[in-house]
Amino acid sequence: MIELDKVAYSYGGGELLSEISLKLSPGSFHFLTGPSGAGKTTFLKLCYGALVPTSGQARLFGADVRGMSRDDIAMTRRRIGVVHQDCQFLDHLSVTENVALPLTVAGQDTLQELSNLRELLKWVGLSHRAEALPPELSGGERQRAALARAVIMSPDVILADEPTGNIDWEMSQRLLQLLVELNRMGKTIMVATHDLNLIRAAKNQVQARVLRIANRRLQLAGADL
Ligand SMILES: Nc1ncnc2c1ncn2[C@@H]1O[C@H](COP(=O)(O)OP(=O)(O)OP(=O)(O)O)[C@@H](O)[C@H]1O
Repeated sequence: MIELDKVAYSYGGGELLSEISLKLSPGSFHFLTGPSGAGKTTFLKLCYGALVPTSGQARLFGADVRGMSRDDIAMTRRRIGVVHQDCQFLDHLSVTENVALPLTVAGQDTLQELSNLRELLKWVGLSHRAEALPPELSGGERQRAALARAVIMSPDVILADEPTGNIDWEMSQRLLQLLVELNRMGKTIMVATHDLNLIRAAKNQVQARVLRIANRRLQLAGADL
């Protein structure tokens, strides 16, 4: 699905990430942790083709990112749903319109898809906020809308960047539950988070591997979490 082989990345200064190798197998659940600035967001961007490795190889569904055209990347991105750290909504569009945006862009906003959209908003508990504008949402509502938008195209993989940042524990648990449900449906999940309590809470619900970025490298975190 997503395969990184000895990947390094630099924004122009020294290397931020080095010797990163990882194979995300279908249906797996990973957490990604590490100090602020360690490169978690950068790592996720390498996983969805928003960045090309400085060296090494990133393969998305078998294709080397380096050889992919913009169109290839766009097609591949339909199979990878991303929950961005800052949600990235268009503030003048309603929740429904924001969540439907990937469908609209792909020209798939058919009646069937729009009825699926209503089901999706219900699933994330946002039916009553369907017509709200993003600035009117609470932190937890924003994150759930961002998750809905990430899954609207039925991706195989969901990459979530700090999906529980700035929300209370109860709502973090709700979000975790949604991610676990998606994993039970067969989706491959990776969640970047600082929140070790969230990782501990997940242990009772899902078999997850915990990865940590430290000193530019990707490591498997120990059982001490
Ligand atoms: N576009 C960019 N150009 C230059 N430097 C960047 C760029 N994006 C990120 N960086 C730098 O790369 C480093 C890693 O950033 P990144 O956002 O990947 O870390 P992170 O682990 O996700 O951090 P956080 O936990 O605080 O979100 C930081 O020092 C950041 O300033």
